[in-house]
Amino acid sequence: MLQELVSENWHSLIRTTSIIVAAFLIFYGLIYPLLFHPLAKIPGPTICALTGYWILYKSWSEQRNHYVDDLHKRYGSIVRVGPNEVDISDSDYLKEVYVQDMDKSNFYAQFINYGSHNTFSTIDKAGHIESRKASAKFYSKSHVCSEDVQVKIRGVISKVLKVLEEQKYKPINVFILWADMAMDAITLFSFGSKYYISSMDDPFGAGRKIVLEFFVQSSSWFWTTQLPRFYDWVVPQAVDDATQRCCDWIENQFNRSLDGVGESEQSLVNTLLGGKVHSNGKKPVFDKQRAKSECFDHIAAGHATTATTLSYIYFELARHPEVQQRLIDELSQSNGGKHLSVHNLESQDYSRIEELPFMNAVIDETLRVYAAIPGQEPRLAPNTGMVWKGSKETPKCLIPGGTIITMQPWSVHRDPTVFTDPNNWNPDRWMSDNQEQLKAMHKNLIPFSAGTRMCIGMNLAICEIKLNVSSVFSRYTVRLEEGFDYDSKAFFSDMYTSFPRFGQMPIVFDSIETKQELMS
Ligand code: HEM
Repeated sequence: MLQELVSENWHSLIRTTSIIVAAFLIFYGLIYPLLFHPLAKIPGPTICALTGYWILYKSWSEQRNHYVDDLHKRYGSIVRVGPNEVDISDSDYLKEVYVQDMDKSNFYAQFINYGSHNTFSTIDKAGHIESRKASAKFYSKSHVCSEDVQVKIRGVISKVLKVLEEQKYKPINVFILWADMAMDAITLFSFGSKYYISSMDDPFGAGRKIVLEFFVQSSSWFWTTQLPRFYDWVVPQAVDDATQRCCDWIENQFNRSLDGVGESEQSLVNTLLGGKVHSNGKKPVFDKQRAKSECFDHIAAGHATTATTLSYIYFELARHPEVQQRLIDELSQSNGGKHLSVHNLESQDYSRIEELPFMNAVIDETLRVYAAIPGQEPRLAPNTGMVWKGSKETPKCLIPGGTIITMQPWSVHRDPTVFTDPNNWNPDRWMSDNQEQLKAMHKNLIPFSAGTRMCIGMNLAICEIKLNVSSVFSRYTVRLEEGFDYDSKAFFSDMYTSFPRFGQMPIVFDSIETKQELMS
């Protein structure tokens, strides 16, 4: 009798508990996120509101940028991409999200090197400002344009011209060559001319090897940024080995460059460590470990991005001979009506070519369509929240503090209300006379991001790109390699930082002079 009573009560206890647990799960797992969460009014797929793993899956499977862009087409300029995450594609919000400097999300926290943080990985605003101040002048436009720096960059371009002179008529994998070039510039910048190892001295041997090591190292980006707790479980040993070799390569140059601290040549190491002691007696932000981490970060951030931009400039110009010819004509005009000889290895002069309108249109259009960082750039809504002012699809609402807000350049650069036929690479859109249209397009062009955390190396990157393009197209025409399947082997990857997916972009260079001789 007693046993029966206990058993009956036991069953009813289990039944009641199960009902409460199921009701709890249904409410917090389904009803709350879909109907009562403060982000419930923001449109998006149901699965995104229910779990953060869906957008993580899209990221991991290299589809996120396209997927989020498709969501904008369906749901409008704000979409809920996770239970606590929204993406905005409306340049009116750039000021609030990036310029007014919202905190970065934890996405960036693992970009530490040698166990030490750097400017990029610093999450808190105050720490970031202190860190960035140390090298901001070093990367300023006036310093990049100074003769001391220009001599260095022109020297790197001369090395490029030498390689092209030796290799012409054979397909060259320009992704590697431009990565070598940008690596040369940024290591020269970081360590100084006496202490850096030149990747351009052996571009397809040692240069290629180190570029590929960085390529492998960065392949762990998803686990580093989005699921760091699984990193040790899933990232293969080969990636750790490559990372170690990148660290050693930089450490070697860094240690040698310490001898140059206090010398007159300005290098990044010299700037970070040779600076004056603060007048208020405050300890400088950079000790040797942190300076080494900073160098690693600038070198990693500064070479593949520049190489990607240049690779797609060459790809598009090779695909569009008529556009290429207009660029060549503009350059020839700026050279007094002449093309240059391939045996002349002198770089163009930056002050002469910096403002060439058609070349700038080609570069801007490539930065728009192939932004080397097209991905999320996540920030956190401040404690007071952020007001969504309302749009056709989504009423005014408060996005609560702590929500992850992303504004992927991939979509901002493809806003159809600003760019007609947005997926089409068309430099002519930047040659328009319509000033209002141009203003709107420039407002929507954010390949280097915006605000205090925007790219610190922008002036250097733009200078390298313009000197490269102007120097090469004053001497060469380019074409695609016959028979190479660019669609499947050189397509633009879908990641936070993107590049030709398999590291290949073969381009053939022909001398303009020889072509003209053959024609006459
Ligand atoms: C075409 C070439 C480049 C592109 C498209 C590019 C793009 C960007 C973007 C979009 C960001 C912001 C990322 C975010 O907030 O998630 C960034 C940050 C950064 N970039 Fe670049 N970059 C380029 C070249 C370089 C170069 C040459 C350097 C060398 C110094 C560099 C160093 C950095 C650093 C240190 C940051 C972090 C700045 C901070 O947090 O204050 N980048 N870059």
